[in-house]
Amino acid sequence: MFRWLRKPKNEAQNEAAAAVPAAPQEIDVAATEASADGEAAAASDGASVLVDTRPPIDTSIPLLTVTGVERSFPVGGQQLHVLKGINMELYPMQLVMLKGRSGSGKTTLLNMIGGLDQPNRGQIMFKEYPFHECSDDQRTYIRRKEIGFIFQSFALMPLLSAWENVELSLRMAKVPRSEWKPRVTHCLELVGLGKRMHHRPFELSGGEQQRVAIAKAIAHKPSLLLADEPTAELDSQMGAQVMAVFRDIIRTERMTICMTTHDPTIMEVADRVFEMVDGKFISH
Ligand SMILES: Nc1ncnc2c1ncn2[C@@H]1O[C@H](COP(=O)(O)OP(=O)(O)OP(=O)(O)O)[C@@H](O)[C@H]1O
Repeated sequence: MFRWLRKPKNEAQNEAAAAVPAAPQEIDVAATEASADGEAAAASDGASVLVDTRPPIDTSIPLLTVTGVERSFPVGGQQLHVLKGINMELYPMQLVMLKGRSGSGKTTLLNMIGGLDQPNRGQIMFKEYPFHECSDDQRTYIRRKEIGFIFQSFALMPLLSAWENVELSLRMAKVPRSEWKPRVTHCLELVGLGKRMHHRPFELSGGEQQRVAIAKAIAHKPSLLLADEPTAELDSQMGAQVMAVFRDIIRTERMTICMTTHDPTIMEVADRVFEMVDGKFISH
C-alpha cells in the first residue's frame, strides 16, 4: 500500500527553513497507487512524497532456489537430457533473464520454475513449497495464487476487451468480485493502457496487446512473473516499453520477474543474466 504524505504547500516550499514541520496529511490513493502518472505529478508539484507503508521485503532471502535440477525426455526410445544440473536462485524484486541458443533448455527450465513440470532429479523450492515433491493439484493451486505467466504470443481472448481479459484472470483466480474493478483499473493503468481499457485485442498494437497480457498476468498479485520471450514479436520500441513496464511492476507490485530472451539490448536492463549452453549455465 502506498500513501501520499502531502505537506502544506507553503511548508514544502520553505522546507529547509521550517523549524517545526506540521503533521503531514495522509491521502489514500489506493486506486491509483504508484501509477507512473501519479508519481510524476507528485514529483513535479514538489509538495508530496511517496511513502511506501507496506512492510519491507527482505531481498536477501531467495524467493526460489533451484538445486541440481535435471530433466530428460524419452525421444525415439532414448533419453534426451535437456537440463543437466541447474543451480540458481531468484531473489525478491529482481529482473532475471535466461539467455541461450534455441533448444538449449530455457523454456524447459521456465516450466519447472513455474511448477508446470517437474525435474527427474534435483530440488525446486518456491517460497516454502517444494515443487519437486508437490502433486499436480498442489502445484496448480500454488501457481494460481503465486505465479503469473506471459507468453510470446500474448494469449489473449480475442473477443474480450482488455478490461474483460484482465477481469477473467481474476475470476479464474477466485478473487472476490468486489475487488475486480479497482484491481483491473490499477493493472491496466500500470501498463499504460488506462485510455484503452475497452478495446479488443485486434484494435490494439502488438506492444499494447502484450501489455494487456502483462496486466492479466499480474492481476492476481503473484510474487513471481515468468515470461517466455515476451518481446520476441515486438519491434525494439515496443520491446523497450514492455521492459519499462516490467521495471515499474517490480518496484510497485514488488514482484520478481524471470524471462527468456535472445535480444542483447533487452539484457542490458537485467539485474542478473543466466546463460544456458546445452542444458547447463555457464559463468562469465
Ligand atoms: N516434452 C518434450 N518432449 C521431448 N523433447 C522435449 C520436450 N520439451 C522440450 N524438449 C526438447 O528439449 C530441448 C530444449 O527445448 P526448450 O524449448 O527448453 O529450448 P529453448 O532454449 O527454450 O529453445 P527456444 O529458444 O527455441 O525456445 C529441445 O531439443 C526440445 O525439443
